[in-house]
Amino acid sequence: MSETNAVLIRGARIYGEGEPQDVLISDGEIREIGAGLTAPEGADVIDGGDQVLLPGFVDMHTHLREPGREDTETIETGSAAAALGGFTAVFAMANTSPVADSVVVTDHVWRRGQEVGLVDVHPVGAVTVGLEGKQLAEMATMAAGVGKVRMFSDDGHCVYDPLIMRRALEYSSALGVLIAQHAEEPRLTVGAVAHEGPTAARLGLGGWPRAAEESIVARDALLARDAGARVHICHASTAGTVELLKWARGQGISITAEVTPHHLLLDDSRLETYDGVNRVNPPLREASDVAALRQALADGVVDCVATDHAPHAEQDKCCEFSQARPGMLGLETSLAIIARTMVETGLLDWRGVAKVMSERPAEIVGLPDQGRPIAVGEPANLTLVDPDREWTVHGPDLASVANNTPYEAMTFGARVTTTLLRGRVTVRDGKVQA
Ligand SMILES: NC(=O)N[C@@H](CC(=O)O)C(=O)O
Ligand SMILES: [Zn+2]
Ligand SMILES: [Zn+2]
Repeated sequence: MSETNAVLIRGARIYGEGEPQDVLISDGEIREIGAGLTAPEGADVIDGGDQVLLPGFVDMHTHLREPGREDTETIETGSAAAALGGFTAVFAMANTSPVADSVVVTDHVWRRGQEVGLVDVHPVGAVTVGLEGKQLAEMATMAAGVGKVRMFSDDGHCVYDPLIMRRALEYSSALGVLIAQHAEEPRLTVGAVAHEGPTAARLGLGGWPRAAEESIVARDALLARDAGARVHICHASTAGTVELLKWARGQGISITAEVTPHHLLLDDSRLETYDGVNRVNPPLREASDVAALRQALADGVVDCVATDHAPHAEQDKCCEFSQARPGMLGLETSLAIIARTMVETGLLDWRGVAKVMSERPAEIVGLPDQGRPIAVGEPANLTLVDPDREWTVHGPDLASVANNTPYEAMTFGARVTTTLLRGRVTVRDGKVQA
């Protein structure tokens, strides 16, 4: 075994617990953990600086815009943003142009991600042809491709027709894949650009009621029950969705859900400025929803964090609020937001962060080499987090092509410094390693 690819992380606190340890890595795996390990000849030594060592993060929900909108993000720039955010695997949603409803597109996304080599970019396949909700896409063909699609979603659109959704769930359980639903009853969101409530009413913005989300969550829980299938809820945003998830679990229904960092930090009071950067689907809700979502993530009712990283061009964001495209950047800022909303509040410790940002998402989508314990013999997909690093977000400094971060000029207290993908250092001291 050659020692030249060895990496020694010196002095990191594993899961933020106990005394600092050294972690020796070679050939993609963790070889040894202990205090005062000797670095093999030629090893790359990383100063752990008493930082928190976590399993590499897994994002079930990103938009990388390739193919079709490379003016806002590419697989290369999105991979850099992901690695800087501490991710070792991301799932790229199917609402590209052309839509990822065929194996040609899904295999391209996988291959391009492997070529870039900073993070595993797993393609999400569309549930229906063209995301139109009418006809099931060829899920089996996409699942059998080199990109091995294991999650399907029409995200951006809801699979609104209950009969199509029912068939998709039946088909998915036969294939052993996951359907992820963008829960939005479209008849209830015509003209909707903001959360339906006092703020939208005062600002004169079309309201998106909570029931538009919750009615689909309830419906899909029942459809999953009858199909004996699993269903995953994208970007849960309301206190009512939390209650429905509890109810469905109590019935033994296989339902999982994610929450975005922005729905854990921001609420609709942000809309006062009419700045299009705050427009997102589902919309920023009320403070009471934010509190319920934080508690649900802490309790495991909501399973995991997913960024819903959604780059958009300046001309599509810096315009009248109701004309702005929905979506916000999320990959590079997610750990900082989770530290602020969940760790600094005492709702989760770092082991809990490992669970919601790495272990649970890897389990839900079925990635055998991600979200693994930090232990000898395990794949070296790792993230080093400095829990006391102040930094201020500035859009142009982010790796994404687009700049639509809602956190512009905000200061946070934690930051990812180093990321390793199968033992290869992809980010070091906050910089992408070519
Ligand atoms: N979240 C958003 O507001 N936008 C997403 C689509 C989606 O996640 O629904 C996008 O593709 O821009
Ligand atoms: Zn969505
Ligand atoms: Zn999305």
